[in-house]
Formats: sequence, C-alpha cells, structure tokens
Amino acid sequence: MEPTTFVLFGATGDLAKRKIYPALFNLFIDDKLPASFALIGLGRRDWSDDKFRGNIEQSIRDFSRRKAVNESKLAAFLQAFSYSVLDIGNLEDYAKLLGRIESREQKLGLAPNRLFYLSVGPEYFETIAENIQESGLGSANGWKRLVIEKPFGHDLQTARGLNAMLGKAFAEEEIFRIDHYLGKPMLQRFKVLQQSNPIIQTLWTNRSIANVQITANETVGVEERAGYYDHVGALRDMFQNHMLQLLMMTAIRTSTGSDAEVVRFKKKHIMEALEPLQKADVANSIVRGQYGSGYLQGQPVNGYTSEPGIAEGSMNDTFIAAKLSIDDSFWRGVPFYIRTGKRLKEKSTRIVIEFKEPLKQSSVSEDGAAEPNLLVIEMSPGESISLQLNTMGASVKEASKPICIDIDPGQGDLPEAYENLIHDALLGDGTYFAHWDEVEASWAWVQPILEAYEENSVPLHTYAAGTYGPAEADELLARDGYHWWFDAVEPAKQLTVAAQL
Ligand SMILES: NC(=O)C1=CN([C@@H]2O[C@H](COP(=O)(O)OP(=O)(O)OC[C@H]3O[C@@H](n4cnc5c(N)ncnc54)[C@H](OP(=O)(O)O)[C@@H]3O)[C@@H](O)[C@H]2O)C=CC1
Ligand SMILES: O=C1O[C@H](COP(=O)(O)O)[C@@H](O)[C@H](O)[C@H]1O
Repeated sequence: MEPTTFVLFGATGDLAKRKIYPALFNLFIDDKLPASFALIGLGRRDWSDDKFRGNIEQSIRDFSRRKAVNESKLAAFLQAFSYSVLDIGNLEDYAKLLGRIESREQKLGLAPNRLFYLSVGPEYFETIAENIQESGLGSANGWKRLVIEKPFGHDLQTARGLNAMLGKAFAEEEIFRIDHYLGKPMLQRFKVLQQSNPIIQTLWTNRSIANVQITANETVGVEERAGYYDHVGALRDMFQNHMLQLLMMTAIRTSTGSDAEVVRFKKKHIMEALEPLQKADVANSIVRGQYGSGYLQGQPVNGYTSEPGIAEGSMNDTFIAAKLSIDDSFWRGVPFYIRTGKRLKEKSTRIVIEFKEPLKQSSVSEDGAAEPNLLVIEMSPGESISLQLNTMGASVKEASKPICIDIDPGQGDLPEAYENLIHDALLGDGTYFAHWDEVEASWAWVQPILEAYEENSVPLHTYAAGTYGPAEADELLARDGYHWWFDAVEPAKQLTVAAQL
C-alpha cells in the first residue's frame, strides 16, 4: 500500500472516537495500514499530541471489537498520530498544515499522497473542500482523496449544489462517499456468494424470485440527536441512503472480479429502472409512521413528541415502509419491500429473498403446507446467510416442514463496516462507496415523497413503541399476498438450523 498522510477533520469528535480510531487500530493489527502511515488530527480544541494520543488510546479500549488490547502494538500504533489546531474557516491554518505535512514528506522522502477525511458536520463540507484547494494542500504530485460522511445534501437540489462545490476541488474518482451499510461485512459476503455461485446466479431473476424484503429496524429512539433527527426523519436519515443502497446491491447482478466501475454502472442502471413515484401516488406505496409511547423490553418509553428537544406537535417521520418496482427484464413483476424505523420491537437488519412456489401456483400442491424457499441475509445483530428449504416431517404422510441451512454463518470476529471502508479508501477502491450518480438518482427518487410529506398529503400513522410499526406496513404486503418474514416469530416456532455447509 502506498505511503499515506491521513488528514482527519473532526478528530476530537464522536464519530472519530467511536468508529474511526478503533477501525484504524484493527487495520493496524491486521497489517492492513500502509507501512508509512501518519494521521494528523484536526479540531479547534487546543490539544497537545500527547493529549490526542491519550484520547485515541481510550477510544480503542472503549470501542475496539477486540476485547484484549496488545499493549506494545497499541504503543507503536499511537506513534503515527499527531494533532494540529485548525479552524475550518481559517485559510491560514491550512497553510500551516501544508507546511507540516510537506516537511514530514520531505524528511522521509515520501510521495505526497493525502487522504482528507471529513468527520465534521455537513455545513463544513464546502468550506473545507474550498480551503484544501486554495491552500495548495490538494495540489501535490501524489494522489489526493476526499472521504466524506453523510448526510450528502438535504434534498435533490442541495445535494447537487454540494456535489458541484466539491467537484471544483476533487474529481469524482477522488471522492469516497461513506455509506456505512455498504461496509457491513455480511453485505459484502452476500455479494461474493452471489457472484461465485452459478446456482444462485441462475435464480437471480423474476422467474424464480417472488419478492425481496429489506428491513432495518432499530430499538433506539431519537437519543441525543433531536436537533438533527427532527429535521431529517427516517426518509432522509436511513431510506434515501442506506436502504436504497441495499436495494441496489441486492438487485445488481455482477460476476467475480467486477470492479468499482462495473458495480457503479449496474447500480446506476437499477436506479434508472426504478419506477418513479408521482407525488399524488405516494400514499399508495409509502407508509409514514411516528412512534408513540410504549414498552421496550418491559420498560415504558416516551413517544417521539415527548422526547427532549423534539418540537411540539412534530410531524417528523420515524418509520417508513415502501413498495418499489424495478422495470427491467430481470426484475419486472418482483416487488421490493423496504422498511426502517426507530423504537421498534427488536434490532434487525436483514434482506430476505422469497422464492416463487411453482407447485402452489400451478395448483399441484395438495396441502399447500410447504413454506416458500427463502434466502436470508442477517446483517445485524447476528451475522449469517441462510437458506430455508422444505424437508420431510417425521413420516412421509406428514406435511413437509421447513428447515434452515446456514450457508455462511457469522464468524464472531468479522471486521466492522468502518474497517472495510477505510481500508478500501486507502487502496483507492470505490466499489463499496456511493457514487454521485447513485446519490443523485436516490434523491431524485425520494423527492416526490419529501414533497408529499411537506404538503402532509401522506397520513402519519402513530405506532406504539416496541411494535413492528404501523399496521399499514403489513397491509402493503398483504395486498400482494405476502407478509414480512420473521416478525413476531415465537421462539418455539423458529426454524431449526439443520446443517452448516
Ligand atoms: N457520530 C456518529 O455516530 C455519526 C456521525 N456521522 C457524521 O459524521 C460527522 C461528524 O459527526 P460527529 O463526530 O458525531 O460530530 P461531533 O459534533 O461529535 O464532532 C464534530 C467535530 O467537528 C469539529 N469542528 C466543529 N466545528 C469546527 C470548526 N469550525 N473548525 C474545526 N473543527 C470543527 C469538532 O472539533 P472541535 O470541537 O475541537 O472544534 C469535532 O471534532 C457528521 O457529518 C455526522 O453527520 C455519520 C454517521 C454516524
Ligand atoms: O446512519 C445511521 O445509521 C444508524 C443505524 O446504523 P446501524 O449500523 O446500527 O444499523 C441509525 O441509528 C442512525 O439514525 C443513522 O444516522
């Protein structure tokens, strides 16, 4: 891997502490950082290098997925870190930073490869990009990359404005837009499984698939993020980015070795083929919800509008369910159902592929007892890929019974999303980042929903905290003869895991 200077804006913040430093440490332990690697942390706080390193050390002890920390490795790792005070709006601070980076590069004879990571609020993105350009920080002889956190815009127009601004300082292939769902290990393993198994590739069409269900249910409420969340809601916070990315990744058909360009091209095609919604029709395909008070794990919890910092009478959405259709020859006729929300019964992020039941459809099946075959990608909290099949009951006369085969059981110590993504950014591999074409198309697709919400032409259903969301989200599938898989499955009825392949 090429020598790299990692310039971290927002080095004193929450994301850096909880995700970025533990991810970098795990990469270091796994020998996945460049041999010559230095990180310069930036913030307004007047910290010394020692204070900065002390904070990083604490974040690794608190948040690393590895329970036991190798002390000598940690000490070696911390040597790569230093800190500079920088005010984002002050161009002179960038000039000082440039001097510091150049002197290190010259002293060690390193190529001037610089990765700028923006772990700061979106209101700063444009100023930083502009000042990197102005100061000359981004015009050295090596490569430069910009890693940028969400949110990328607030709607179609602001996203376009931001992209145009960033485009003055960075080319598209230099911009790495983080969507941490793309870094989730089970999503990446699912793509490999699909690419490397002809049996699965063959099934990946509307001839075999009845519907696709993508769920990202959370038990947490708005937490301490009222100021952000009350202006954003589930549609902007989760649906426009993470959920549509999961849809694209599920729908694309790629083969082994497909590079970033191929993946981007195919994802763009999916977004272009997604049947657009008209504002007047939004209520037919979209269910908007907001949590009321209720119980989670036996404890009473507040309704959304009683949460600290939420505007009285807020109409903000904390839940969305949607039915989407892809109008191309592979997916025509296959509904994609998506849902995500806060304060739901359990945390679960999963993709379920429900296969067709040809026997049932042609009325050959006598008892109708067989369950459909399902491919289930569990991304959180458990990690596994399994296949539901039917087998014989205790005797041939009994109805068949479903069993579940673990194709790719979670191995307990998988890398975290941020490890995968930071590693890819260091390598310059954009396969699991959001390309501008996808971001623009996603905003364009949700724009009529944003407008319908704004005009309040879509009902806002209250659901009790600790449930699976509004009943209308179940009706969305029931209309087509389907139901959400794995909701309210009593433990006794859960499928037996029959074997591990
Ligand atoms: N926290 C999370 O879990 C997630 C966060 N994100 C995104 O990541 C980004 C960062 O979030 P988070 O870490 O939570 O935010 P924090 O508020 O915790 O941190 C903000 C950082 O920005 C720095 N900063 C703010 N203003 C200035 C300034 N004028 N000049 C220099 N530095 C400044 C702060 O440094 P100082 O105070 O020292 O000036 C601090 O390091 C946001 O875009 C957020 O949306 C995305 C997903 C999850
Ligand atoms: O980006 C976000 O994601 C989290 C959920 O992420 P997960 O990896 O825990 O599924 C969500 O809580 C947050 O509101 C949103 O900004």
